[in-house]
Amino acid sequence: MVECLRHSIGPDPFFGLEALLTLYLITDMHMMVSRPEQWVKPMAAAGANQYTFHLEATTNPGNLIKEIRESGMKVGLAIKPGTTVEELAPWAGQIDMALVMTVEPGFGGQKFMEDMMPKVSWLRSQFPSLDIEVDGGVGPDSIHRCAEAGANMIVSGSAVVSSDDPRSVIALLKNVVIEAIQKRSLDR
Ligand SMILES: O=C(CO)[C@@H](O)[C@H](O)COP(=O)(O)O
Repeated sequence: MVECLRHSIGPDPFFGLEALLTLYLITDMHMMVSRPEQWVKPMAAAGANQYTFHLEATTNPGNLIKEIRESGMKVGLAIKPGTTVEELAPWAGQIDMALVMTVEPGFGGQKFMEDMMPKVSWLRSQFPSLDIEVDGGVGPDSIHRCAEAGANMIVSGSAVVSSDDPRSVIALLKNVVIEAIQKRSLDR
């Protein structure tokens, strides 16, 4: 996953992005930007596989979903902590991945917002096969809550890079999520 965050509106390209994307086979662009419409074609041309935009950043989510699909990418839809899951729900049947932010977009190292977990549980109960991602403050202390709530995709920054043993942190996060997925499928 590649994160793009811009604080100002302007025409500057994400310099060097194409070269970066060629290093990865699967790339999900998490576009924490205003006017996400303007980057759909450049990201598709650069080789992105999935384009994740913020519901708060567009006035026409339906049209943007269509544009992303027509550009040959999968669609991710993200919501900030202040946005309700009911606002995302009307689009959930048209997207590949819902991203529930568990910090305010901006920077790594923030505290995990556990009170976002009901959004994840609700989405999982309503959309059993939807990819659901959580992003922000996720690490060994919070991964169980995410996995139990129903997240099957995890973004973890500080917990991994600040560890003396990043490999084992990644393995732990992965195992907890896989076990929760297996448990859910047995319970069905
Ligand atoms: O994009 C964001 C916040 O803007 C998040 O992806 C965080 O950067 C993840 O880092 P940690 O919260 O895990 O440190």
